[in-house]
Amino acid sequence: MVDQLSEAERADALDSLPDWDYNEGRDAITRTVVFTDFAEAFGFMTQVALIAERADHHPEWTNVWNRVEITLTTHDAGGLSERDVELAAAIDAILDG
Ligand SMILES: C[C@H](O)[C@H](O)[C@H]1CNC2=NC(N)=NC(=O)C2=N1
Repeated sequence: MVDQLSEAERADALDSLPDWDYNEGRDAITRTVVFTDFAEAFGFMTQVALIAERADHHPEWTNVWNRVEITLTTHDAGGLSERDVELAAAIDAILDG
């Protein structure tokens, strides 16, 4: 069982994830990425999907053509957990790659 981050832990996590916005209502983090076209967007989603499946931790996301809107929160913890921070860092690594 994974625990929800404390306020202090959350603050540290958000400092390490400058490209992500905090959604207080959901206790979640969000990021929107715009790609050149759908193929690039879907290729990114495929990479994330494989990482998410291996981690058994999955994003909530929408894709419209070249735009992907991602929300990370941990349903089992009722809010943001270390798993979300780890997945966000993995997503950032793909985008910075
Ligand atoms: C049964 C399965 O391991 C759980 O439902 C996993 C799957 N992926 C998950 N993803 C997210 N974001 N939160 C969860 O609590 C979660 N739980």
